Amino acid sequence: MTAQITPMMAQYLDLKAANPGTLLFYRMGDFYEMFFEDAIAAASALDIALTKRGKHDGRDIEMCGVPAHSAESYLLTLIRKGFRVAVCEQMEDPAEAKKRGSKSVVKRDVVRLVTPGTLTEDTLLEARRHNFLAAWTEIRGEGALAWADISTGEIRVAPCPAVRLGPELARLGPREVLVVDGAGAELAEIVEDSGAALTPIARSAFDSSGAEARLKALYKVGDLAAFGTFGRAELGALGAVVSYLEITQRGRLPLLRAPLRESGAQTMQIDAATRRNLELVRGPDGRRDGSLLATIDRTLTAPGARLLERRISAPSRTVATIAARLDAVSWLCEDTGRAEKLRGALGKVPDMDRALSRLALDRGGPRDLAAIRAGLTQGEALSPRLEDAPELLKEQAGALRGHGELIDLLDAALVAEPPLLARDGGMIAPGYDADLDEARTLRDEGRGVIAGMQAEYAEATGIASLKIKHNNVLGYFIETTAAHAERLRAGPEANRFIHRQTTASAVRFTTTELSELETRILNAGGRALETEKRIFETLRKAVIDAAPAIGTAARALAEIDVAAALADLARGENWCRPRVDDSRAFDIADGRHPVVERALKRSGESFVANDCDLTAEDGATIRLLTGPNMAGKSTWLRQNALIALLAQAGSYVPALSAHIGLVSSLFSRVGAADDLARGRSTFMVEMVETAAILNQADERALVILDEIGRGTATYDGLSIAWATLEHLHEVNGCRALFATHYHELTALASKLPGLRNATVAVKEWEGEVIFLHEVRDGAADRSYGVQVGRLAGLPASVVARASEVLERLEAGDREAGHKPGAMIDDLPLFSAAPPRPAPAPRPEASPLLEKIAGISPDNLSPREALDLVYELRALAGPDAQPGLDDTPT
Ligand SMILES: Nc1ncnc2c1ncn2[C@@H]1O[C@H](COP(=O)(O)OP(=O)(O)OP(=O)(O)O)[C@@H](O)[C@H]1O
Repeated sequence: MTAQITPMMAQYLDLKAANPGTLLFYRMGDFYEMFFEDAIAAASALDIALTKRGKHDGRDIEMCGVPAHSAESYLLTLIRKGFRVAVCEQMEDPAEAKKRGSKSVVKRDVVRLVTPGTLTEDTLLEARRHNFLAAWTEIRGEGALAWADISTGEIRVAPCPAVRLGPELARLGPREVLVVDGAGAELAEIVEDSGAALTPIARSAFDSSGAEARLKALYKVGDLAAFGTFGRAELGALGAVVSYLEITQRGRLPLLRAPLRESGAQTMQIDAATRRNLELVRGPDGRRDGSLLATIDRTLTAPGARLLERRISAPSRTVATIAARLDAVSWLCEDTGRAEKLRGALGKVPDMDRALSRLALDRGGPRDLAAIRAGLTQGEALSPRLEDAPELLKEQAGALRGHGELIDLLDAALVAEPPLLARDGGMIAPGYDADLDEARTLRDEGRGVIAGMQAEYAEATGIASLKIKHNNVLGYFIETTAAHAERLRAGPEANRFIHRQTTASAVRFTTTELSELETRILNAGGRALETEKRIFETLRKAVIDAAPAIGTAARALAEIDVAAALADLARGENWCRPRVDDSRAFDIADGRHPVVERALKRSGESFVANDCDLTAEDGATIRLLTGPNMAGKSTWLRQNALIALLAQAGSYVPALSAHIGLVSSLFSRVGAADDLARGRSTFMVEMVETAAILNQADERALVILDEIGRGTATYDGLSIAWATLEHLHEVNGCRALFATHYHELTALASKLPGLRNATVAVKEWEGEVIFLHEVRDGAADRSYGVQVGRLAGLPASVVARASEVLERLEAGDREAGHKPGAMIDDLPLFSAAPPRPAPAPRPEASPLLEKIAGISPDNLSPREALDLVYELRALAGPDAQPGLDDTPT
């Protein structure tokens, strides 16, 4: 027999059906409960107990719950694990429901969908990072990407053809991306590769005419022209963001600023692989630590940190903008006192953007108002310090003035340290509202009067232990022990005391006086709280009305914070102001890699600074870098890319001097062996990425290629590296740095006028290699792979043998017409190796022998010989410990 569905379960199922694809947090009293599959999934994701509650359709109903007061931390875990949560609240007091009959269910409704891209709570957000929700669409072959951070109100849109989607997502790092329901797997893969959650939504949400109407209604304008001209796809993408916010926030829209249209032409183009490779905002393990951003970030405010991340992610391509930013940093560098004072004030500036957004969504509390007050106050205070600052800072100072009225209002109305929630009152300052003061006095005096009344009753009755107490059932009552109770019942005061209750240890009474006083106190308390809430609401409205000006002030403070932080960094680390212009210069003297330098400093070592000159009037300039393993080739390549990027982001750079002609796009690739395998062949990835560079880099691009071609057989790799280099030189005509172990390539320098060889110097001393980390003109003659192998602890026998093989190979290379077979004959197996203590395997069964028999020495370059050494080492087995082989016999 089918069990009957309870009215509550029917309500639950309705709500569940109306919010597909979400986990339903169903409010029951002090808990959010989950049922059925939701309960099973949530219990396992949150590691909480799964229980049962009755039956439905003959099966147990699984259930789990989380306390409402600590729901945020559970929400965070669920969102991080990829869930979307529908938060369902009780929409009336349970007492109301009871009035409709004992069986009636409390009204409930979903008030909000919590998704990765729509978070606003401080506990759910990373303070120093944006939390973007993005939407991408293509209408009639025209693609566009829109993105918004509802925690700060920012919303932007940019044209974005499908091929640019990956790079754009890599730049912005959104948490959630909206696409048309049913969009192909390819799109899903691009989004998932970026680490964002993919949310397909109905095609109608992207409809451009619907979007236009939605945006006009949102901004209350008759025409969107005031914000710029948007293409159909751009409107569609913006509309989808707004429509999704309407759905998730249940009609309560966040405070969105006017949409800004970005065009790729204003910023340096950097694709996803380059960002990863240069570790711009994420370190090697995907976290912020170890990244360029983490190394240089000295901002003092969360909005400043977010702005710095945006700058590093999208350096400018406009000389004037860069110069203005650098002027600001220079001005702050010139006078330490001035910068320190500014930073002193900035340290007290809270996150006004996020406070404002919470207030607008009605999720804000008194502390958010206090944050606005503190931010605006600090802003007003520091603005006079910027009077003779360069233009950019002066502009910001302007945005910080004129908030006096709102500051005064908040100052007068709010206590110094308001509580978190408006619910319990206590946030409005005494003296601000006469009504509130009166109600408070009555409420507080009432308590005093109760104390007086207790004293009076104690004296009148002669019962010193008599108490006036309070509980939720009886309200105020007079309590005495059973022994004394008779005196109240029968004594001279008997008419005054009315018996209410007898408990095991006490007897409780009331008096007419006491109940009247109680009513007065209760009313006054309630009235005070109501008044406080009303005032809070007025203050909230006043803040919302001033939102555009507050937003501008918040941005101004972020801008000042970034400039002051970069100045602090420049002074502290001894960086220089770069010269950035429209030329094709690229001349860096004594450049350093900021992240490697910091790491070396920690272990007490110093970084060797190196020059890099890629200046050319026209055509390509390429430096081909050869040098030993571990010499510092990759470091040098990357430091030059980072210096260009920092300069165009408006920062000083780690160098003695730097002159950089604008870089329009930056590409950086590493040969496959260093890259993470992501389901595809690493060599394939390397080739796809190299193809992208060769197809895209123009004469303003800066290209960094590190050991391209090494992921395949030597001659294939060498040929690809060779052809790539020629293409960069002849077709792309860009500035490029190219590191390789294929020494054969250095010969190209005599053929290609724009190509120059460089090498990282090492010293050899008693057979050991010493790394000098100095980049010099010229080509390396060898890779010192064998020596590096020795440093790494290869068994002495393998090192000796590898040296021998290498020597023969090099000699073989020099002898034209050399036959591989002859060389194997010349090289008796391991003749140089000391006898091994363990019995040697029988020659015919030895994998080592087989391996060596398969070698074609003529086809081996020094690099491949090194690889071979590694293979031989692996074949030698794990027991070939250096200690054993080192034992002289
Ligand atoms: N300019 C420098 N000054 C001091 N130390 C340096 C410098 N450059 C590199 N190093 C040190 O040398 C190490 C190796 O550098 P890097 O990875 O750049 O070498 P590489 O030549 O690219 O090596 P491989 O060819 O094996 O990939 C770095 O981790 C760093 O500790």
